Amino acid sequence: MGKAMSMNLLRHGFKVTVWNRTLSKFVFLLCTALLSQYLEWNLEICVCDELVKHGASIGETPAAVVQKCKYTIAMLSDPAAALSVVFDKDGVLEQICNGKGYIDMSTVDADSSSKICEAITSRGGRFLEAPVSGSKKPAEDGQLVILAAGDKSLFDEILPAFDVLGKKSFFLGEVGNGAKMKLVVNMTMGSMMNAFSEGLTLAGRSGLNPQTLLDVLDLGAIANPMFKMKGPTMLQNNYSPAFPLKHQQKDMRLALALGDENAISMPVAAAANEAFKKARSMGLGDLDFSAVFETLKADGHSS
Ligand SMILES: NC(=O)C1=CN([C@@H]2O[C@H](COP(=O)(O)OP(=O)(O)OC[C@H]3O[C@@H](n4cnc5c(N)ncnc54)[C@H](OP(=O)(O)O)[C@@H]3O)[C@@H](O)[C@H]2O)C=CC1
Ligand SMILES: O=CCCC(=O)O
Repeated sequence: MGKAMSMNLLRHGFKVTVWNRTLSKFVFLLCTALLSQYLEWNLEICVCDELVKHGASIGETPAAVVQKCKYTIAMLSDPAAALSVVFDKDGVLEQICNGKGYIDMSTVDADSSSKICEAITSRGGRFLEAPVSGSKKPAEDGQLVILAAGDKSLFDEILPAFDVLGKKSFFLGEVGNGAKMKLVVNMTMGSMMNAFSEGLTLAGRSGLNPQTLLDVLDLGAIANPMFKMKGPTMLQNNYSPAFPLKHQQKDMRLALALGDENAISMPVAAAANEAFKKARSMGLGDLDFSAVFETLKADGHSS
C-alpha cells in the first residue's frame, strides 16, 4: 500500500523521502514540495527501492524523517508496528514537535491510535488518524476512501495529498472514530467474503456451475465490486495478495474487541474470524484474504 501511495505522490509532483524497517524492500517516505505550492510533507510510508528510482530519497530512521519534514504519514501493518515506530528508539517521538504533523493511515484500533495521539500532542505535534478503504489497485489509481479523525487543521492542510491518494476523504471527528469506522467496514467485508466462499462451495458441491452463480449474483440485489473482482480469481485458485489475509484477520480481531467493549453480539463476524484464523493456521496468511475460500475445500467432500 505504501509503495503505491508513495508512487502517486511522486507522480503528482511531491518531493519524497522514504524509510522502511526492511530497507531493501520498503522505505519511509518524506516529501517536501507540492507542485506550485511550497508545502513540506513528511510521509512515513512503506515503499520499495523502485521509488528511489522515481525520485524519492531515503530517511535513515523514522526520527530522521520527522526531523526533516513538517508532515509525516505512516502506513504500517498493525497496532504493534504503529506503536513501535512512534515509541521505540529512533522513533517519531524523538523529533515530533510544535509545527509538525503526524498522520497514521494504518488500520489499528482506537486505543492504539489514542495512545499515539496523546504522545504526539504532548510534545506539541498535531495528529490525524486516516485509515483507508480500498486495496492495492485503488491505491495505485488514487481511488482510496480516506477515513480521517483527529486534528481538523491538520486534515485541512493535508487534503492536497489526500486528494491525490483518494477519491473521497471523510473527516469523522475525534481520534478513534476513523479507526472504528475502518474496523466496522472491514468486519462487514470479512463476513461477506466468508458467506461468498460458502456460496461458491455449496454451488460447486451441489452440482451447480460456480461461474453461473457469479453471473446470477452480479445481476441481483447483492451484486457488489468485491464479488465481481474476487469471484473469478477465487475460482482459478489465484490468491495473489492485494489485501493480505493476515491483515483481514487482524481487523476481524480488532472489530470483535470493539464489539466486546460495546456489548454487541456479533456471531457472524466471530465465525468469519474463526475461518480466517483457520486459513492462517494453514499457512495462507500472506495470500489475499479471498484465500479463506481454501478453508472450505480443506473440509473435504461429504458423502
Ligand atoms: N493491502 C490492502 O489492501 C490494504 C491494507 N490496509 C492496511 O494498511 C496497512 C498496511 O497494509 P499492507 O501494505 O497491505 O501491509 P504489508 O504487510 O504489505 O506492509 C506492512 C508494512 O509494515 C511494516 N512493519 C511491520 N511491522 C513493523 C514494525 N514492528 N516496525 C516497523 N515497520 C513494521 C512492514 O515492514 P517490513 O517490510 O520491514 O516487514 C511493511 O512495510 C495495514 O494496517 C493494513 O491493514 C488498508 C487498506 C487496504
Ligand atoms: O483494509 C483493506 C481493505 C481492502 C478493500 O477495501 O478492498
